Amino acid sequence: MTDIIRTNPDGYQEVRTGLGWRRVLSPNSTEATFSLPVIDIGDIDHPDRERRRSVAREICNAAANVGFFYVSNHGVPERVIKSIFSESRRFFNELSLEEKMQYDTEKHEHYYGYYPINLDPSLPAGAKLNEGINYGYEPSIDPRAVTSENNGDNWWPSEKRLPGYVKNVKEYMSHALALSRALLRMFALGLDLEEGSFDYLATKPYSILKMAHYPGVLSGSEEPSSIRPHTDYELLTILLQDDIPSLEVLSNTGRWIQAKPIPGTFVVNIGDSMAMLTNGLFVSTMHRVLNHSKRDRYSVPFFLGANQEAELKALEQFVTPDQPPKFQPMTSGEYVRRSLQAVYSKPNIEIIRETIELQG
Ligand SMILES: O=C(O)CCC(=O)C(=O)O
Ligand SMILES: [Fe+2]
Repeated sequence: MTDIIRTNPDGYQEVRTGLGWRRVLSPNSTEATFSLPVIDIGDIDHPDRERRRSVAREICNAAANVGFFYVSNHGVPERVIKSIFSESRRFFNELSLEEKMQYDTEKHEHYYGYYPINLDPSLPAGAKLNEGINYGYEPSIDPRAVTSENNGDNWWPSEKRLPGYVKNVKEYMSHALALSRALLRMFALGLDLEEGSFDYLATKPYSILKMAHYPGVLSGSEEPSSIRPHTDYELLTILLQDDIPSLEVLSNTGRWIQAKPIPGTFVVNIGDSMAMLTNGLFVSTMHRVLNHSKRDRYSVPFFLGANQEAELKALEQFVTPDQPPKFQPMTSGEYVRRSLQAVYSKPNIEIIRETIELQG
């Protein structure tokens, strides 16, 4: 992994973001971040536009300053949340490794499916010290579907093997999709754009629901289960975590801060695609997981990727003479798939970063 903090030629410290670097703030700066904001989004669908706008402003401030925030009062039923955790436990604990490997992500064009724990540090993106299962967008979970086609097929376990599993996982996906679309509307509103102006990005989203398992003890290793420092590639991520504090976020002061579990909330973070569209106004912030607890940890991120054909190009209102385009435009399909390939399969992530950051 290359550095995540560097000193630039003028002597300033900078932290890496998904695409490029930002100046490290002094701890005395008014914008220095020591904890992640918690935003009550109870008014996200309020009939009064001003009430919605006030939520939207908070969200956009957090997206631009921190890139990470919690949302409370999100409306996803507790039952659905309990159920996704219990399905995740069932998948990882009731299926044998051999059964899980039938769904090997490396055999899937879009890296949907299962990836095992892999202690080999010579892997492209380093050792994988957690296991997970990815499911892509399906019109069957989307009441607003505009197509009957998947982005790629999901490899579901049979009803006989895990009764009720498919229905429950799809129910969670459906809620995560609706909430993430609502957040896109908040981004638009908070940026003083027409509220529906980002809707076109997610009509057939290139999304992934991942259920991840970070074992308390890794057999054959002394290390804690983990995920290496990275940014997410999509527009935004809605993360459900259990009660084990493990997630850490690289703050704008250059320190790792803990995103402690707060019951009844999701953690939301900005991904590279949103940073590209806003020409870096919204920050795609580095984060990592280190599970030192010795207990098994489960988390469920939902990554909202823009439609595959959507162009990730800085929108004109974010490009000015002072702020020329920072990134090489490309389609969401191309950017996300290339990024996933670097994680799940062959090349090296640095190749992607070097091709996409325009030389200043
Ligand atoms: O498990 C978590 O808390 C975060 C996982 C994550 O960052 C990812 O899968 O991209
Ligand atoms: Fe992530």
